[in-house]
Amino acid sequence: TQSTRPQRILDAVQKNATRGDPRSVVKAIDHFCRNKEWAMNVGDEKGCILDSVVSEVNPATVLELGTYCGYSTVRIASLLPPHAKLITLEFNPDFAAIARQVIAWAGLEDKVQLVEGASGDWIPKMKEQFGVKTFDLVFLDHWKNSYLPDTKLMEECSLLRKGSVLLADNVICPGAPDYLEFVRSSPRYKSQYFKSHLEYTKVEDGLEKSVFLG
Ligand SMILES: Oc1cc(-c2ccc(F)cc2)cc2cncnc12
Ligand SMILES: [Mg+2]
Repeated sequence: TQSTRPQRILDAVQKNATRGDPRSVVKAIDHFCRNKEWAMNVGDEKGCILDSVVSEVNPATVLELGTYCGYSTVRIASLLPPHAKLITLEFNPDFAAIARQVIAWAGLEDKVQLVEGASGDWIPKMKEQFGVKTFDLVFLDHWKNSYLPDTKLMEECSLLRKGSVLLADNVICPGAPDYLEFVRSSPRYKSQYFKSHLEYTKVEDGLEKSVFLG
């Protein structure tokens, strides 16, 4: 039977990465996607920027919107302090099934809660379902036209506190123009653009870091 690209990514992890070693999982996916098949992981160049923001924020609670195969989930979770929690939302059940196995291979299942479904449905349930008060860091990496409505929804659900950091992937390519305009012009956010490249390519892309001012 024909395998899917996420399945081939999982195979590459299970063949080339060491169980329980998150950095080897990240390296195996990057090697596969740079040399065999491009895939929409945040990648190593933007991944280093992600790592530096995670380390700076040192979050106790993280929300990731868009899991895909779990590449950024593993990058983030491997940098979290002992009792910190990462909740990652994935709409596509096939992606979620692969991501669970990638996260498990990295040995990070205790730090990660992968939830299947639509962000718009789950964001209002975060408090009651997962006992989350607010998120210290949110990584937006799902459908680009969901960035803005989901950000407004997180505000409405009081999931952001003074100092919460939003980090958005792909603000140039594929682009999230309405989101960029909003966070850059709103007095309630302090925004900063980190210029980089679309994963595994020379095409411009970047991450937008926006601190919620309360
Ligand atoms: O990082 C990403 C990149 C691309 C993408 C696809 C095709 C293309 F030509 C350029 C960029 C799509 C994404 C969807 N969700 C999350 N992240 C993504
Ligand atoms: Mg992305």
